[in-house]
This record gives sequence, structure tokens and C-alpha cells, in this order.
Amino acid sequence: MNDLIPLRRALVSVYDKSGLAELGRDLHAAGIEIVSTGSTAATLSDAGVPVTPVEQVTGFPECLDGRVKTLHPHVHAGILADRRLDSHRSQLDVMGIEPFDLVITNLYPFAATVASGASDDECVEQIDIGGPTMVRAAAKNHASVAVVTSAEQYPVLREALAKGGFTQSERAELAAAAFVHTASYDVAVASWMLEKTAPEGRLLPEWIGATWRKVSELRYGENSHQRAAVYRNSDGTSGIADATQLHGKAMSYNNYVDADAARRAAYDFAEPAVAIIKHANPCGIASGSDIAEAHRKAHECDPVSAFGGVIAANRPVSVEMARQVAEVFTEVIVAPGYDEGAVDVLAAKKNIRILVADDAAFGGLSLREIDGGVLMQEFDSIDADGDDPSTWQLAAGEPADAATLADLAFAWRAVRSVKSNAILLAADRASVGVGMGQVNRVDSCQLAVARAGQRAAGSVAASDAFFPFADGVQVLLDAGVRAIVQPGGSVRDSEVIDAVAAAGVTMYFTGTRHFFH
Ligand SMILES: NC(=O)c1ncn([C@@H]2O[C@H](COP(=O)(O)O)[C@@H](O)[C@H]2O)c1NC=O
Repeated sequence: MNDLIPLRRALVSVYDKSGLAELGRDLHAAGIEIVSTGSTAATLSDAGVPVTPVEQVTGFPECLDGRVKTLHPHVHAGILADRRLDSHRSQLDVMGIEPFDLVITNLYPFAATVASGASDDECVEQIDIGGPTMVRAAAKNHASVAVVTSAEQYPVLREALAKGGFTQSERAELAAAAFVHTASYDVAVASWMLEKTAPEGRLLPEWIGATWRKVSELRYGENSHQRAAVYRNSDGTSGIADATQLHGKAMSYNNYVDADAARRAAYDFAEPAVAIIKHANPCGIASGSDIAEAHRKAHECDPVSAFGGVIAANRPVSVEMARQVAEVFTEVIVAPGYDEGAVDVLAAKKNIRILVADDAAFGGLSLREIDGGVLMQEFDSIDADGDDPSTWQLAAGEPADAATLADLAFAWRAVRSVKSNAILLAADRASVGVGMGQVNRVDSCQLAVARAGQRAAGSVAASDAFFPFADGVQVLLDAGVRAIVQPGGSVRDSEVIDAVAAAGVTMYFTGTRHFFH
């Protein structure tokens, strides 16, 4: 297929000058004439590369502090002429305009400038206008022009130089990448402008722009007949999507879902904490004086279910914890780091996936896809009103002693990582029985009690939402639970309070609910 267009003339205008001098030499060596803007031209000249200043093409000086450099018909007609058309070629001849075969541009660093905390004026100045205009023009006209928008593409460009140009399909691919580049850039600008112009107190934007870039394809999705891939947020935030894998088989779709749930659970705690997740629910969650103790206690909650689990720690994994984990078949372990020797201990197990990911920073706004749209809400913060035990209202029984209150506070934090209806029994800042995802609260109570077995007696209980009737709470009381924390707010609260008081059990109302679906 002879659709290769030789590269004879290039427009080069880059903010990021990395690799520019070397590239310029290669372009020159390939016989390409280089037209270039201000400091790009200076960098090339300093490197001994012959360059035509863009002013020589436009016959107009760069002006307004660089706001106008390449925005000129002599540049844009040279980029946009469809050279398959006789009419376009002859118009260029008449106007004395030479076409460009190649545009190399990277844009002003708008997002980085915003992230640096620069003033509004400085951010506005970093909204590139001429760059995207050239990029979009070249991408539109990929039938005639190749466009390069990042230094990461220079190796591909060098390959094209070696073979005498880009093919049509290569130019189309470059054009697609270029439109992704300008679209992502505009999403960043538009989001920032919307935030700037939002009326006081408006949290939920009128428009949501977000872009994600594929990190990798996954073997399959939730099931083997579903194709799937993982994408990373383009806004620079890091998380489980771009965790570094140190060992083990490739992550699966379900591994990602569970690792995300595990991190959410573990990172609710300031003290060392571990969550063990199966099918997005904790089968064990505990805090401890160190991470190994937290893991031991989390594992003891339900050793049967912990088989094949996904573990998250909110502290670096110690060798001691690694040894404990290595005794159990574990799908994934994710932590902010690993003490020396811990990875070696874990990696002795061939199948475990070992991930290191930055400390989780759950918060802000979260999105959930529904048919035809998305739901946006504030992330459910555990530090909402009502989460501080000092604000809880004693609804029944005697005030809890300090140790019991600490266990209730633990249970209240832990229960919100359990899918509703959620009941979590805890002792010594560790779950001992979890009832999750049931369609009524009585079943969740029964499940939590059954899982806890003998440990239910003397444990404390947390319920993610109020008890609509006394039947659920009665299951907990019959099992010997000694203190309960729940939001309160049911029309039948008095029945629930009476049952709890009759059993001589302490119960606090938080006034805050933590449904999790
Ligand atoms: N206004 C223009 O005509 C214009 N043309 C190109 N630019 C940008 O100027 C930068 C390169 O400028 P310099 O070569 O002076 O470093 C590139 O990031 C390019 O995207 C422009 N600047 C911003 O809008």
C-alpha cells in the first residue's frame, strides 16, 4: 500500500522541550524543513539545527505575550489543505503558501499549573489556544498531515523518518490520539472554569467531564464471557487503578473491585487496620497496635471465608504479617508498602498478587453509572456528624465504659464497609461476626450472630441503619450482645429501646446512617 506521505516540512511548537534538540537533528538529517515558534526555535538553533522562525512564514510578529504566534492563515492553510484535492493544491500555489506534512506540538501545562495553586490569571495564561488549534487542524487533515503531541511519540516518529513517512492508517491513529489529547485538555479547562464560576456553596456541577485512559486489558470481566479493561483517571489522582504489582498473576476485574472495597474499609481507620474482603464485603476487619496484630484479628473473624480473600492494610506490611498471610490462600494483598523481606515471604506463594498503592484518599464526589446516566454523591465520610462517639445519644442502659465505647466506635466505623443491610459484631476492635447484604435486618442479625458463634456473647453490635422493628435487635440480645450502636430514627424506636432496656443492654443512637449499596 503506497499511502505513505513523505515528510518534507514540519511545524514544531512545543512547551515541553525534552528530547527536542535530538529530534530536531534527526528531522534535519532526514531533510525536513523546520518552522518553529519562539523558544522552540531558539532551542533548536542552539542545538545547531537550522530553523525557519514562524514569523517568517506569517510575516507577522509573535505578539500579546505569546497569545498569538501561529494563529495565521499562512500557517493554518498550510496545515489544513487537503492535498488530495487539485483545488486546494492550486489555491496554496496562488496564495504562495507551502503545506506542512508534520505538526509537532505539545501544549501549555494547564492542569499542572492549576495543581500548583497558581493564581487565576496564571492559570488562564496557561490555557493554550494556538497549540490545540494546530493539533486539531492537523488531526482533521490526517489525510495529508501527521500530528505528534507528546515526546513519548518521538520514537514512533523516528521509525517513520527511517521508512520515509507515515502511512494513512498511522496518520489516522496519530489523529485519534491528538483529538483525545485536546479533548482531555478541554475537559480540564472546562471543569476548572465551571468550578470557578459556580455559585457560592454549589458542590454538584452542572456538567461532569472526566476522561480515563486504559491501563490494561483484563483477562475477562466479572464473568469469563465478559470482556473488560481497567482505566485510570486522567486527572492525575492515583489509587488502586494504577497500583504497582510486585508479584503474581495479572489482576482480574473482581480483584480490582475487591481490592477497592478492602482499601476503603482499611483506610477508615487511623490506627493500623486490615480488611479481608470476599465479594466486596469484609469477612474480617480489625485494628491493632501493629499491622500484624490487626491482620491476625481480622483473619480470626472468619478463617473459612478468608480463604481466597483480598487483603488491604493501611500500613506497610511487616514480615510478621507477611508470614501470617502466607499461611492462607490469598488472591490479592494491597498496602502502601512492604517492610524489607515481607515481599519475599509473600512471593513464596506463586499465586498471590502483591500490590503497592499510595495511601487511599477516599472522599470528594463519587460517581455510579445507571442506565442512561450517572448518580453523583458526596463520598460517605465516616467523619460525618454523628460519627464521633461523644455526640452519640444514650438511648438505653448504662453509659458504656471506655473499652466498650472504643469497641462500639470501631464497630461503627467498620459496619459502613459492609453492604446493607449490615450488622457487625465486634470485640477488642475486631469484627467477630458480619451480617451483610440481606434484604431485611433480621436476617443480617441472624447471619452476624451465626458467624460469631460463641463470640456473639459479650460482643458489641453496630447496625448501618435503624431497626424498623424490635425483632432484629432481639436476635442480638438473645445472642448476648452487650452494647449496640445504631442511627435511631425509626417510628418504632420506642419498641426497640424497650427491648434493649429490658435486657439491660446499652444502646447509643448516632443520628447518622451509613447505608452502602
Ligand atoms: N497562540 C499561539 O498562536 C500559539 N501557537 C503555539 N502556541 C503554543 O506555544 C508553545 C510553544 O511556544 P514556544 O516555542 O515559544 O515555547 C506550544 O506549547 C504551543 O502549543 C501558542 N500559544 C498559545 O496559545
